[in-house]
Amino acid sequence: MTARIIDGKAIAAALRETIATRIAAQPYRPGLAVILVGEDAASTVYVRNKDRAAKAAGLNASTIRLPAETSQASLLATIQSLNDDPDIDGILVQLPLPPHIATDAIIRAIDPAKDVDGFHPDNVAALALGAPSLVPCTPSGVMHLLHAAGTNISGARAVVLGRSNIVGRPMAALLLAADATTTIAHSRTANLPDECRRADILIAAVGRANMVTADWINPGATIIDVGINRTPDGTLTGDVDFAAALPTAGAITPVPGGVGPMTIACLLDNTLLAAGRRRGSKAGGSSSGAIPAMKSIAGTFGSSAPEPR
Ligand SMILES: Nc1nc(=O)c2c([nH]1)NC[C@@H]1CN(c3ccc(C(=O)N[C@@H](CCC(=O)O)C(=O)O)cc3)C=[N+]21
Repeated sequence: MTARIIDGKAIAAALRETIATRIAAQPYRPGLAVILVGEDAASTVYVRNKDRAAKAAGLNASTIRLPAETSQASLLATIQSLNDDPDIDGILVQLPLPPHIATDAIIRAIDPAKDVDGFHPDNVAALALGAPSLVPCTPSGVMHLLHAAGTNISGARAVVLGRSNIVGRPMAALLLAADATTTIAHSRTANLPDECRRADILIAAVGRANMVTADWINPGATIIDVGINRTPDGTLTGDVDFAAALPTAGAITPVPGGVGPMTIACLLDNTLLAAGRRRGSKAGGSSSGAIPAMKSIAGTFGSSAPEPR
């Protein structure tokens, strides 16, 4: 048997189309502001891709580029002005920030209603309580991929490899909400390969190139590879040894072309959701957005965008 390849690029493109259609049906243009502090090479590429995708979908997107020496106070002032700007529905501060800035304080300063990354403690708490509001984009994208791949989540054993605040923890919360029997495995987990081999759904989010090898994989499992590692020769590779996993897995995402494009599509979706709520679109609130991510199992898992009115 050989694994089905889950085409994140195509699935993300379809989601962006749906989002663009919903945006076109709104009486306003949702506004997204992305803040980039400094010139980290990878961040610069990601921010450019986000900006391009946001504009193509019809969002009113802008990127605010600040010098690496920007003070924390000045960044906080920029966030405050975006919080106060009625045309801005979504604010994303690209991470990582330079070391002199306390990331925590920055995330807390973002209006939770505009926190399209879903990193603010209010949004983290909502997800932990099983009543998600704005959900982090990468885990949300993974839920979309599982749905698109036709993977059964309810009652399945899911193992999340990695416990970061931006992927592992929210990922586990979403899987749990979707009724998976969910384990978070990490660097201190005893017998990591054994733990992973029990997984019907394995989400790799550790940031170590090719760490997951063929013998870690439960035959037929769905493998979602969140890792993006640049090898010394400049190529991108995931946390999973893709070629080795292919004969054993049931379905698997490639890197690139798997989770990455979904992260961006979900950012657009969150912005549309935030705009619908802020601007009082009837269908903006609870029925749309990442919330279907949690209901995906039961029914449709479409764009979280508000319905046209
Ligand atoms: N506040 C914040 N929110 C984020 O969501 C955030 C962030 N900071 N900092 C960095 C990470 C990383 N991230 C990616 C988005 C898209 C791709 C993506 O589209 N990747 C393409 C390939 C891109 C390439 O060729 O380099 C792919 O996997 O096919 C990757 C990574 C968002 N992040």
